[in-house]
Amino acid sequence: MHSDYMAVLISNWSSVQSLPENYVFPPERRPGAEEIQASKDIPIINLEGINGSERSEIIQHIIKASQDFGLFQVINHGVSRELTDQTMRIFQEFFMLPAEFKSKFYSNDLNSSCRLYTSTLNYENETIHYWRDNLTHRCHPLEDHIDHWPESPPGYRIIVGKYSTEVRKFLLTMLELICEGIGIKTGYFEGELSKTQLVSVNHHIPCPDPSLTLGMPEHCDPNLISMLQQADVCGLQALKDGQWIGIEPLANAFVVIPGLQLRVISNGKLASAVHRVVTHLEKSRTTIGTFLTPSNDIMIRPVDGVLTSQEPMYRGYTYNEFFSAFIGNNCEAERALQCFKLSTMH
Ligand SMILES: O=C(O)CCC(=O)C(=O)O
Ligand SMILES: [Fe+2]
Repeated sequence: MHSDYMAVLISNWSSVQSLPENYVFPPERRPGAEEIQASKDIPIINLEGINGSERSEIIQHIIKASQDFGLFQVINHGVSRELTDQTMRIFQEFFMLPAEFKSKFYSNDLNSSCRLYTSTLNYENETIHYWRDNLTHRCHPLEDHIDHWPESPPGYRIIVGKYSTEVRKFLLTMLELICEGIGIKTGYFEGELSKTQLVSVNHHIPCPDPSLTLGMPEHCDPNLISMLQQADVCGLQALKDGQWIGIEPLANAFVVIPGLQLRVISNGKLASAVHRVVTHLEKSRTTIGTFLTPSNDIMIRPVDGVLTSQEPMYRGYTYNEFFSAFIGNNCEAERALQCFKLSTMH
């Protein structure tokens, strides 16, 4: 029977009066009771005029936002409101399906084609858990993966398939604009560098005490690039100049986070925000993440176009090699990158 291990998923809990002890962080890791307001400073990129006379101004805005914040919001991104709303509804309904149905997908194996799990993939060994469930599966090429996806709620495969295709186009456009902005040749990120596409959906039920726990630890995304569609509940925070700032859940905006691979390929020109998720007292929160990552065996290194006046800061490595270092260093970006840093003194 699946009933035991399914009990660990918070989306299967019916009512929670107080925070279970194994979700309470030690005092120094708690987010605390102080409310962090959504920041008005987070750059909002409007892609509306991207094919007109404002193109180079918009591109400069993207590069500056990536340098200053390592994260930004994008409006007029080209994916219809109808499709983003439908997709959000499908995922919200997925987490509300009966435990028996969801149990088919429960897995802590990084290689499983479609995995539903809670907290982190390391649930068995961690002493304190994060307040989240997650559903992750591959999306590209669609025909290679769609048969492993859930068939419920009705329309899941059609809608998520359409969404994945549209979001992929959007992310490849962002990568093209970044190429243009930092002087990398067009099409550099096409093919193996952006081949793997994952959808990663986070779901948090209302939390009895958001001051004591986290929905996700502070981390950098190891990907090439990430995009998040938030519903209307706050929770995502980014570290800026040593302070946590809230990322407002704007209707119809995508949050874009340049991943650590973009930091390396741009030779440190682009930053990748440190971010975390806090929980909400009254509301459930669902966020749809889409990640593009390089294929496992492809070499990654600072690209020639950005090196004209600069020595490379990192040696070449395969994504596989990087990912192992990242996981092995507790997902701490600076420590993982240390393994690949070159001395710039000659
Ligand atoms: O749920 C969120 O808002 C953030 C998710 C995230 O950072 C991630 O999945 O890497
Ligand atoms: Fe993230």
